[in-house]
Amino acid sequence: MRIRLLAVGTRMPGWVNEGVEEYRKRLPRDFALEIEEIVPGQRGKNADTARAVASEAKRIRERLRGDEFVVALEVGGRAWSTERLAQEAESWRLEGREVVLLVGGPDGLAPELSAAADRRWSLSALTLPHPLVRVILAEQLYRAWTLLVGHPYHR
Ligand SMILES: C[S@@+](CC[C@H](N)C(=O)[O-])C[C@H]1O[C@@H](n2cnc3c(N)ncnc32)[C@H](O)[C@@H]1O
Repeated sequence: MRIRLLAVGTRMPGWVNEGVEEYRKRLPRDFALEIEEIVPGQRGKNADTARAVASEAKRIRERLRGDEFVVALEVGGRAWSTERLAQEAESWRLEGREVVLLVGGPDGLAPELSAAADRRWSLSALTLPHPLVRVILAEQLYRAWTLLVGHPYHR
Protein backbone atom coordinates (compact mmCIF):
# COMPACT_ATOMS: atom_id res chain seq x y z
CA MET A 1 0.00 0.00 0.00
CA ARG A 2 1.11 3.50 -0.72
CA ILE A 3 -0.35 6.56 0.94
CA ARG A 4 0.18 9.89 -0.76
CA LEU A 5 -0.25 13.03 1.24
CA LEU A 6 -1.11 16.02 -0.95
CA ALA A 7 -0.55 18.98 1.33
CA VAL A 8 -0.90 22.65 0.47
CA GLY A 9 2.22 24.54 1.48
CA THR A 10 5.87 24.59 0.53
CA ARG A 11 9.07 25.47 2.35
CA MET A 12 7.98 24.07 5.68
CA PRO A 13 10.05 24.94 8.75
CA GLY A 14 12.75 22.45 9.67
CA TRP A 15 10.86 21.10 12.67
CA VAL A 16 7.96 20.08 10.44
CA ASN A 17 10.13 18.18 7.97
CA GLU A 18 12.09 16.57 10.80
CA GLY A 19 8.89 15.58 12.58
CA VAL A 20 7.38 14.03 9.46
CA GLU A 21 10.62 12.22 8.59
CA GLU A 22 10.95 10.86 12.11
CA TYR A 23 7.79 8.78 11.61
CA ARG A 24 7.91 8.33 7.84
CA LYS A 25 11.25 6.53 8.01
CA ARG A 26 9.86 4.08 10.57
CA LEU A 27 7.06 2.94 8.26
CA PRO A 28 7.63 -0.23 6.21
CA ARG A 29 7.42 -0.29 2.41
CA ASP A 30 3.90 -1.66 2.39
CA PHE A 31 2.75 1.25 4.52
CA ALA A 32 4.77 3.95 2.80
CA LEU A 33 3.85 7.60 3.18
CA GLU A 34 4.82 9.99 0.40
CA ILE A 35 4.43 13.75 0.71
CA GLU A 36 3.64 15.90 -2.29
CA GLU A 37 3.53 19.61 -1.66
CA ILE A 38 1.00 21.81 -3.43
CA VAL A 39 2.01 25.37 -4.18
CA PRO A 40 -0.33 27.71 -2.27
CA GLY A 41 -2.55 30.13 -4.12
CA GLN A 42 -1.60 33.79 -4.01
CA ARG A 43 -2.91 35.70 -1.04
CA GLY A 44 -2.52 39.38 -0.64
CA LYS A 45 -4.08 42.71 -1.33
CA ASN A 46 -4.96 41.86 -4.93
CA ALA A 47 -5.85 38.21 -4.66
CA ASP A 48 -8.97 37.06 -2.91
CA THR A 49 -9.16 33.99 -0.73
CA ALA A 50 -11.69 32.16 -2.91
CA ARG A 51 -9.35 32.47 -5.91
CA ALA A 52 -6.43 31.17 -3.86
CA VAL A 53 -8.42 28.14 -2.63
CA ALA A 54 -9.67 27.47 -6.17
CA SER A 55 -6.15 27.52 -7.58
CA GLU A 56 -5.00 25.11 -4.84
CA ALA A 57 -7.94 22.84 -5.68
CA LYS A 58 -6.97 22.88 -9.36
CA ARG A 59 -3.40 21.87 -8.50
CA ILE A 60 -4.67 19.11 -6.23
CA ARG A 61 -7.03 17.79 -8.93
CA GLU A 62 -4.16 17.69 -11.41
CA ARG A 63 -2.33 15.30 -9.05
CA LEU A 64 -5.31 13.00 -8.46
CA ARG A 65 -5.38 9.84 -10.56
CA GLY A 66 -9.07 9.04 -10.45
CA ASP A 67 -8.85 5.53 -9.02
CA GLU A 68 -7.50 6.43 -5.60
CA PHE A 69 -9.29 6.35 -2.29
CA VAL A 70 -9.46 10.00 -1.25
CA VAL A 71 -9.48 11.11 2.38
CA ALA A 72 -9.99 14.83 3.02
CA LEU A 73 -8.62 16.15 6.30
CA GLU A 74 -11.15 18.54 7.79
CA VAL A 75 -11.91 19.96 11.21
CA GLY A 76 -15.57 19.20 10.58
CA GLY A 77 -14.97 15.66 9.35
CA ARG A 78 -15.56 12.47 11.29
CA ALA A 79 -13.34 11.82 14.29
CA TRP A 80 -11.40 8.54 14.12
CA SER A 81 -9.72 6.82 17.00
CA THR A 82 -6.29 5.35 16.30
CA GLU A 83 -8.02 1.94 16.29
CA ARG A 84 -10.43 3.14 13.61
CA LEU A 85 -7.52 4.50 11.56
CA ALA A 86 -5.77 1.14 11.87
CA GLN A 87 -8.94 -0.63 10.64
CA GLU A 88 -9.24 1.75 7.70
CA ALA A 89 -5.58 1.35 6.83
CA GLU A 90 -5.81 -2.44 7.04
CA SER A 91 -8.76 -2.44 4.66
CA TRP A 92 -6.87 -0.16 2.26
CA ARG A 93 -3.95 -2.57 2.39
CA LEU A 94 -6.03 -5.72 1.94
CA GLU A 95 -7.93 -4.18 -0.97
CA GLY A 96 -4.67 -3.01 -2.52
CA ARG A 97 -5.90 0.56 -2.65
CA GLU A 98 -3.89 3.59 -3.51
CA VAL A 99 -4.78 6.17 -0.90
CA VAL A 100 -4.47 9.92 -1.02
CA LEU A 101 -4.84 12.23 1.97
CA LEU A 102 -5.67 15.89 1.30
CA VAL A 103 -4.58 18.70 3.61
CA GLY A 104 -5.66 22.22 2.78
CA GLY A 105 -3.86 25.51 3.21
CA PRO A 106 -4.63 28.44 5.54
CA ASP A 107 -8.17 28.72 4.15
CA GLY A 108 -8.93 25.03 3.99
CA LEU A 109 -9.88 22.72 1.14
CA ALA A 110 -12.25 23.73 -1.64
CA PRO A 111 -15.81 22.47 -0.97
CA GLU A 112 -15.88 20.41 -4.15
CA LEU A 113 -12.79 18.45 -3.08
CA SER A 114 -14.41 17.77 0.24
CA ALA A 115 -17.68 16.70 -1.40
CA ALA A 116 -15.92 14.32 -3.78
CA ALA A 117 -13.77 12.66 -1.10
CA ASP A 118 -14.46 9.07 0.01
CA ARG A 119 -13.87 10.00 3.65
CA ARG A 120 -13.70 13.25 5.62
CA TRP A 121 -11.45 12.77 8.61
CA SER A 122 -11.13 15.12 11.59
CA LEU A 123 -8.05 14.86 13.79
CA SER A 124 -9.59 17.01 16.49
CA ALA A 125 -12.31 19.58 17.05
CA LEU A 126 -9.46 22.10 17.23
CA THR A 127 -8.35 23.93 14.10
CA LEU A 128 -4.72 22.94 13.69
CA PRO A 129 -2.07 24.72 11.64
CA HIS A 130 -1.55 22.81 8.42
CA PRO A 131 2.19 22.20 8.99
CA LEU A 132 1.40 20.53 12.30
CA VAL A 133 -1.27 18.39 10.61
CA ARG A 134 1.47 16.76 8.51
CA VAL A 135 3.40 15.74 11.63
CA ILE A 136 0.30 14.41 13.40
CA LEU A 137 -0.69 12.42 10.31
CA ALA A 138 2.73 10.82 10.01
CA GLU A 139 2.73 9.91 13.71
CA GLN A 140 -0.81 8.52 13.60
CA LEU A 141 -0.08 6.39 10.53
CA TYR A 142 2.99 5.03 12.28
CA ARG A 143 0.94 4.42 15.42
CA ALA A 144 -1.77 2.65 13.40
CA TRP A 145 0.86 0.40 11.82
CA THR A 146 2.37 -0.46 15.23
CA LEU A 147 -1.12 -1.32 16.45
CA LEU A 148 -1.70 -3.64 13.49
CA VAL A 149 1.58 -5.50 13.98
CA GLY A 150 1.45 -5.57 17.79
CA HIS A 151 4.48 -3.32 18.22
CA PRO A 152 4.81 -1.97 21.79
CA TYR A 153 4.91 1.67 20.57
CA HIS A 154 1.13 1.79 20.74
CA ARG A 155 -0.28 1.50 24.19
C1 LIG B 1 -5.54 26.03 9.09
S1 LIG B 1 -6.50 24.71 8.51
C2 LIG B 1 -7.75 25.54 7.58
C3 LIG B 1 -8.80 26.13 8.41
C4 LIG B 1 -9.99 26.58 7.61
N1 LIG B 1 -10.67 27.61 8.31
C5 LIG B 1 -10.95 25.42 7.36
O1 LIG B 1 -12.07 25.51 7.81
O2 LIG B 1 -10.58 24.42 6.73
C6 LIG B 1 -5.56 24.03 7.20
C7 LIG B 1 -5.83 22.59 6.89
O3 LIG B 1 -5.36 21.78 7.95
C8 LIG B 1 -6.17 20.63 8.08
N2 LIG B 1 -6.71 20.64 9.44
C9 LIG B 1 -6.60 21.61 10.39
N3 LIG B 1 -7.16 21.22 11.53
C10 LIG B 1 -7.62 19.96 11.32
C11 LIG B 1 -8.30 19.01 12.14
N4 LIG B 1 -8.62 19.27 13.40
N5 LIG B 1 -8.62 17.82 11.59
C12 LIG B 1 -8.31 17.54 10.30
N6 LIG B 1 -7.67 18.41 9.50
C13 LIG B 1 -7.33 19.59 9.99
C14 LIG B 1 -7.26 20.71 7.02
O4 LIG B 1 -6.89 19.94 5.90
C15 LIG B 1 -7.28 22.20 6.68
O5 LIG B 1 -7.70 22.40 5.36
